[in-house]
Amino acid sequence: MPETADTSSPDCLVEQDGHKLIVTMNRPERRNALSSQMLRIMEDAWDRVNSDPEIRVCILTGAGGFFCAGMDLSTANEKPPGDSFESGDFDPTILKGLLKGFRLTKPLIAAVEGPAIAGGTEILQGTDIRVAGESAKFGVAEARWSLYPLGGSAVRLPRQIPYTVAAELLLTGRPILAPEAKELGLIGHVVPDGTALAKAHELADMIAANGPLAVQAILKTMRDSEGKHEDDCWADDAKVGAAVFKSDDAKEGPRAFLEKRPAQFTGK
Ligand SMILES: C[C@H](/C=C/C(=O)SCCNC(=O)CCNC(=O)[C@H](O)C(C)(C)COP(=O)(O)OP(=O)(O)OC[C@H]1O[C@@H](n2cnc3c(N)ncnc32)[C@H](O)[C@@H]1OP(=O)(O)O)[C@H]1CC[C@H]2[C@@H]3CCC4=CC(=O)CC[C@]4(C)[C@H]3CC[C@]12C
Repeated sequence: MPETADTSSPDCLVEQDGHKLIVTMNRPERRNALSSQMLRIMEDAWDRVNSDPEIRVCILTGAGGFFCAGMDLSTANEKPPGDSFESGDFDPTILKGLLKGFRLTKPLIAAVEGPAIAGGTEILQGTDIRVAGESAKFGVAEARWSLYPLGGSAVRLPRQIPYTVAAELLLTGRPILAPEAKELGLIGHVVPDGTALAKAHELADMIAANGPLAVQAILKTMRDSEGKHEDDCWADDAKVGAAVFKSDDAKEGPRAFLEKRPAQFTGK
């Protein structure tokens, strides 16, 4: 993948704002098409989210009014990814940046403007809460170019939206606009163009103000119980819940309510 030569403008920007980490895909001239530099920076950002207790929530967005146009097709034309599979050079750890085979332990909110095509819609499926401007465009276009959605969509999309619609989107590569994506439940909010990031911050602030142990425990149970029978989930649910109830924060929450003041959670 070509890297941006100007190191003062990396392919992905990472900034912390209080308890929030904001990750911005940053190749607007290529509609934020993925580069290996971008994917490696994202990988580091995900590790930072999971390991830094100060970070309670993360936002993924794109620069310039675009989310992500997927794999860089100009690079793929010059150096077909298939060659690296054949030569054995393929390094599957690159897929961690796309949140494939790796999940954050803190909530991740997608703020989408413009195109989120192929790899763009693939990474979206690794996020928890999704906000989009009304003209945002989604799609899993890989089959149109005789490529495979290696970002995980053949597995994830049928689990996240109705089977027949997932099959249609994956097999036709047909793009959909934000209102249809909301109707399908692929995204949760459609907002006026240009305001997706502001809405994502609003939701992130609400999450960051909550008890971090409770938030992370809820997310853990949501993830761990995916696809399991309910009866096989209650033992872990009880264990994870008990750990939250035993925390100092679980005493601070009710106390703050009674004292009519905002809670001061410490994550302990
Ligand atoms: C499998 C995983 C994902 C695959 C894919 O994503 S396939 C890519 C599919 N993408 C598309 O189909 C989108 C194409 N673009 C469009 O449809 C439109 O451009 C748009 C709707 C996005 C925007 O339309 P617009 O009218 O606003 O703007 P335009 O005028 O069209 O565009 C403006 C400007 O931007 C350029 N542009 C747009 N999109 C792209 C693009 N995708 N690539 C390059 N350039 C783009 C356009 O040309 C214009 O430029 P201009 O100069 O002005 O003409 C893969 C995801 C990651 C892969 C791994 C990556 C790392 C690896 C490296 C290896 O060596 C081995 C393999 C691998 C691990 C690799 C494996 C596969 C992935 C996991």
